[in-house]
Amino acid sequence: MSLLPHWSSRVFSVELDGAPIYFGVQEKFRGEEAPPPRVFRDARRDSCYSVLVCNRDRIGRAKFYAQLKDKLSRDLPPKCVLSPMSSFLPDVKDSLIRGYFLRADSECASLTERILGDLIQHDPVLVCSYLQRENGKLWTQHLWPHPGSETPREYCVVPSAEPQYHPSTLNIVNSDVFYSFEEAYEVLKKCGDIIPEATSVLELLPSRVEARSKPDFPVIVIEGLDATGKTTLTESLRDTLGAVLLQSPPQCLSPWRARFDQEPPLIRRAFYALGNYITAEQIGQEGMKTPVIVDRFWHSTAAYAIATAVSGSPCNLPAEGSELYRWPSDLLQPSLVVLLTLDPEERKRRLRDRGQGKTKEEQELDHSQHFRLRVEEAYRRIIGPSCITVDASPSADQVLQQVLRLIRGKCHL
Ligand SMILES: Nc1ncnc2c1ncn2[C@@H]1O[C@H](COP(=O)(O)OP(=O)(O)O)[C@@H](O)[C@H]1O
Ligand SMILES: Nc1ccn([C@@H]2O[C@H](COP(=O)(O)OP(=O)(O)O)[C@@H](O)[C@H]2O)c(=O)n1
Repeated sequence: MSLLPHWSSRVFSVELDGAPIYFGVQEKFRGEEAPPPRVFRDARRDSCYSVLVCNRDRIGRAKFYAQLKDKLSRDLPPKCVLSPMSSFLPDVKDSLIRGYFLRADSECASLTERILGDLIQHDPVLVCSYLQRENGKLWTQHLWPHPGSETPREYCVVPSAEPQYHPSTLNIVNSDVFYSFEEAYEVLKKCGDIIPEATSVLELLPSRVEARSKPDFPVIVIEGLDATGKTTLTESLRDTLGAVLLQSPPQCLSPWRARFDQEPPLIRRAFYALGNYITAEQIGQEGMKTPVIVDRFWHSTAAYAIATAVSGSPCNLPAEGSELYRWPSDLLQPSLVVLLTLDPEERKRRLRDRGQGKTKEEQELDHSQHFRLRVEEAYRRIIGPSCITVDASPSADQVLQQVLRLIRGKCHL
C-alpha cells in the first residue's frame, strides 16, 4: 500500500473537545522518548484503536468516510468513544486521510476488535491498535495486516509539533473548493453511476465556459449569512434599479438541491460550484440588457466550504492571502460584492420571526459560534473581487440606501 513507505513521516491528529492533539510514530525506541500525547495519557486502562479511510478513488473515499461514522456508531458498543482523526504529511497538499480514533474500556474491547477485524476484511481501511508499555510511559502503534499480507508492523508513538498549516486545509483544493469549471464537472461526471441526478445536472450546464468580458451593465452580488436580509435587499434593488434578479444556485437546480445536500462535501460542493457557472451564463445574457442583482454567488460557495472543511477556531482557517481564497479564473467577476453582516442575536431574532426550515449547515450556524465566525472571516478573505461589508442592522430602507450609495460610487449608475 502506497501510504506505508511514508508511514513514519506521517503525523496523526485526534480531535478532543474541538482541539487537535498531534502525534507521530517512529520505527524504534530511542530510550529518550517524551511522555505520550494526551489522548493516550487520558486513556489510562482503555484500549485505543484508529481506523483511517484509504480508498484510492476520491469519490469512493468521500462516500465511504460519510458512511463509516454511521456504521461505527451503529455497530460499536455505546461505551466505545469515537473521535475524528486524520493523518497527513505535514504541510504537504492533498496528503490528508481521515478516519476515527476509538477508545474502548476492558468490557467492550473484544467486541470492538471483532468489528474492526470485520471492517478490514471488507472495506478500504487502515486499522491500528495502540498498546501501553511500562505502565503507560510508552505507547506502541500496531498497524493491522491486510488479509493475505505479512505480519503487523509495530511503531513507537511520539508527540509531534503542531504543523504550520492546519491539516484540514491541506485537501481543500478540488475537494471542497473548485477553482475551475472542469474540476467540478469531473466530479459530477464520475458520480453519474451512483447518483442518477448528477446526469440531469450535467445536462443543464453551459456547453462552453470561458471568462468572458464584463457585461455592459453592472453586476451586483449580495452575500451574507442566512437571515441577514439578502432577499429583502435584492428585491428592493431590483425594483429601484429596474434590474434583473438572479440567484446561485439558480432556480433550475432547485429540484436537485436537497438531493445533493445529503452528499459528502466533495460531491455537494461540486454541485454548488457548477451552479455558479449556470448563474454566470444567465448574468452574461441579462447583463447586456440591464443591471443584474445576484443573491449569493461564489463567495458563499467558497466561504461555507472552507469554514466547514476546517474545524475549531477561526485561527485554523487558511491565512489571509492564501491561494485558497482566490476567485476562479474562468468565472465571471461581478462589479461589486456586498456582504451583509448582523449581530448574532439580531440574526437569530430575524430567523425566529421568519420561522422557516433551515439547512443543516444553517442550524450549525446557530449552534456553533466558531462556525459562524469562520464563515464570516472566510467571506472577508476572498479576493478577486473582495466584498464590501455593510452593517445590516438598520431598517431595510436604510440598508437599501447605503447599498445604493455604494453602487452609485462604484458602478456609475
Ligand atoms: N433591515 C432589516 N431590518 C429588520 N428586519 C429585516 C431587515 N431586512 C430583512 N428583515 C427581515 O429579516 C428576515 C430575514 O430576511 P431575508 O431577506 O429573508 O434574509 P436572507 O435572504 O438573507 O435569508 C425577514 O423576516 C425580513 O423581513
Ligand atoms: N452560491 C451558493 C449558495 C449557497 N451555497 C450553500 O447553500 C447554503 C445556504 O443556502 P440557503 O438556501 O440556506 O441560503 P439563503 O438563501 O436561505 O440565505 C450554504 O450553506 C452553502 O453551503 C453555496 O455553496 N453556494
